[in-house]
Amino acid sequence: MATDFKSIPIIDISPLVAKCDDPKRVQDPDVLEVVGQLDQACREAGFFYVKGHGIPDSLIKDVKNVSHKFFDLPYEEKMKIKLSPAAGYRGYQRIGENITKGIPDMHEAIDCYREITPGMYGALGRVIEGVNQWPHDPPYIKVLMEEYISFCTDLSRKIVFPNTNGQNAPENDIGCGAHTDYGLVTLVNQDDGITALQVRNQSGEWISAPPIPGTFVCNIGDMLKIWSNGIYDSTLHRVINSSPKYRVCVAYFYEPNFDAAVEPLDVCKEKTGGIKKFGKAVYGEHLASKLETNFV
Ligand SMILES: O=C(O)CCC(=O)C(=O)O
Ligand SMILES: [Fe+2]
Repeated sequence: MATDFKSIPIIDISPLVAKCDDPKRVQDPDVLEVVGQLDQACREAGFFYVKGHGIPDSLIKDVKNVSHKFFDLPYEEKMKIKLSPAAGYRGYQRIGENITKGIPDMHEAIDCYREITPGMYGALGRVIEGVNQWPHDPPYIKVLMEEYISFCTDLSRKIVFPNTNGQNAPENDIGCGAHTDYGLVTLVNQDDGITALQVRNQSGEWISAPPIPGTFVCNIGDMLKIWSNGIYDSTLHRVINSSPKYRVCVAYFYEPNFDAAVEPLDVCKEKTGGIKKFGKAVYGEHLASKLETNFV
């Protein structure tokens, strides 16, 4: 459960990044210190900034620049890669197409997922089968984004892995309505100079998460809440951009496999009175139910 946090901690995760795959990491005091800080941040806020993450700064900037270039294109151009159920909900999501609690979100996006071939997950996976739709202009966007996704996947694994022991008012008119994220952890790469992301604390106050150069904002999602048996909560957040400037955020969502059955880990159940607070959730079902109800 989120506490009455007033700010979001910044955690230097460089020891973890360096030693995550070292079997002796569990005895390393620097790694243990980082894991302790991550644990505290997840318990108190469900949100934290990470620095020392090792993703090249140039790549972090390039993905935002290329996104600005795409969203600057005329509407007809962007609609050439229009998101649809037939395209596995991949592609360009126009302004107002995504609905949060009945209100259209005033944002646009390119949505992409791990590519899923027909039949890969049987009937469960049908909703998301397909390949990602990347624009032809700017031409290098696909390669750049795929490189970025690969870095983010590796970083997210490093953040999540040590904590799990390796087991597997219409406020929306200037942003995105209050929601929790669906998966395990989100890495938010937002434009510098505009504060728009807000996180709700236990008393209902909205705490800003301004961009801090060289960092990602990280937040935990619904599946980590289940895995941890509620020790960690997926904190409600929203986006309100009241600046006159167009804002880009490249959000990466680290999620369980589509067919993963997620349920509270025994170690977390023991720490919370021995009772499972959540039943089993098949991640693909959770995602599919969101996709099928999110869009107009
Ligand atoms: O724009 C942001 O800063 C965060 C967006 C977000 O919360 C999301 O895409 O889930
Ligand atoms: Fe979010």
